[in-house]
Amino acid sequence: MKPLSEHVSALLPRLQQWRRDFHHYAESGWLEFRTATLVAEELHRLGYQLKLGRDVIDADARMGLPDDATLRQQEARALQQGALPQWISHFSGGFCGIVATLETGRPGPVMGFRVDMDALDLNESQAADHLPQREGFASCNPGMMHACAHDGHTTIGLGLATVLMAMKEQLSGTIKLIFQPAEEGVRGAKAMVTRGVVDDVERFTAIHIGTGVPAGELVCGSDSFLATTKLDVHFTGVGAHAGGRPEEGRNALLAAAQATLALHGLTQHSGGVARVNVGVLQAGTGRNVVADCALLKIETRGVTNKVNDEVYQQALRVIAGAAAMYGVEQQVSLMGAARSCTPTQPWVDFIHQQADALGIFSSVVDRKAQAAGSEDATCMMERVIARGGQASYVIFGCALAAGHHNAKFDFDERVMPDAITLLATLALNQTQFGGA
Ligand SMILES: O=C(O)C[C@H](NC(=O)Cc1c[nH]c2ccccc12)C(=O)O
Repeated sequence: MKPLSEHVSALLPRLQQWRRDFHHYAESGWLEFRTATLVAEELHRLGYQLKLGRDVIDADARMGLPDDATLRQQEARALQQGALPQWISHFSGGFCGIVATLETGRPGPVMGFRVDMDALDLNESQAADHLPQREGFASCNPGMMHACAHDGHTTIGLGLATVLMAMKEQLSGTIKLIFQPAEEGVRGAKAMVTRGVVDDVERFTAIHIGTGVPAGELVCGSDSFLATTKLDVHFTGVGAHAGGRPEEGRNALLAAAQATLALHGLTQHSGGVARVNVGVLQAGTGRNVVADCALLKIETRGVTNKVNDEVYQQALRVIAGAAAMYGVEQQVSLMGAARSCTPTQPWVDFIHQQADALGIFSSVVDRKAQAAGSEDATCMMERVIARGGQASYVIFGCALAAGHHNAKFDFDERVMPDAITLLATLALNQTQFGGA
């Protein structure tokens, strides 16, 4: 019988091909049409039972969905870029989720692994010293870039699927591989949870590459998630001749600008870390027109759900106040939300022990105090834990060319085989898990 390490070594060239292909054709949240069809084809070819699209995504629980025109346009774009027509109908309209199941036929628990597939709304650097540019796999989609390593996560999911299928005689129980859309903006997980995707999962593991953790280090139970709320605000004013009748206008641009500055001042909280970011401000239509429209894309975050909720409520007051100052209307839309969550210690202990035994990581720790992000995998974790299951969030440290969400982000691809090795080991050795 071939050992795991040989299965993983044999995969190396394909891991790089997959990762660079997904990177080149980066697709933002809910628009992962090409990526999802290729993932579905590969999982189907491997022999997994597939549940796709509406069977794993609750239409009404989707948050921050792009408008219909964008969905249609991006689906056409994906087909031009090699999305597989035989799979696209499942994902059409913003349903790019996949759950692949392997029933081993032997008794044992249901293990769930979650990876995400979406890119960020960001233009990739065109600088010659940016490796994806130099090696010809930088994003060809304007405004979409894999700057948070989800191209790597999707690849790890496919690599894991490949080795687990090859070693299925040594597995017991059920393996569920979850490929999630729209993690950025914390929009996608809830729709999968509402559809029941993790309801039968007893041991759940979500992953991330990088996040500032050094190469070779493994964080077995990351718990530094900020609770977060994402909102869009549309200000509607009244246009007017900027020279002749400015007093007849109601300036939406000034309301948005005023709100932006005040929002960034809301980060004082005795409960701990609080954050506000206005990531997008669009306003106005012409130089000599009092701006009658403005859009803000905003997020609040907090170290606890309570801190985030309080910052969010304060943000709503600031927005209403700024609108009142200029006599404009404001409309707030909720675009995404995620809570903080703590992994279950027995599962963290098991991951720690398995990682130590593997000996491929230079350092293995339970958790790490670090600059935190948010994650909607917490929504899946929460559900699994509420139903009595085990859940954790594992971070694979690796060298980065630049920070996450930066136009020059890139990660050292050598992290991918190590991640697959650990996750496959958790599945292969799950009978050693002592339980809670
Ligand atoms: O809120 C979001 O949109 C999700 C997004 N998620 C991540 O970036 C993943 C992530 C989780 N923890 C960390 C820590 C550092 C970088 C990235 C992360 C974020 O925090 O902006």
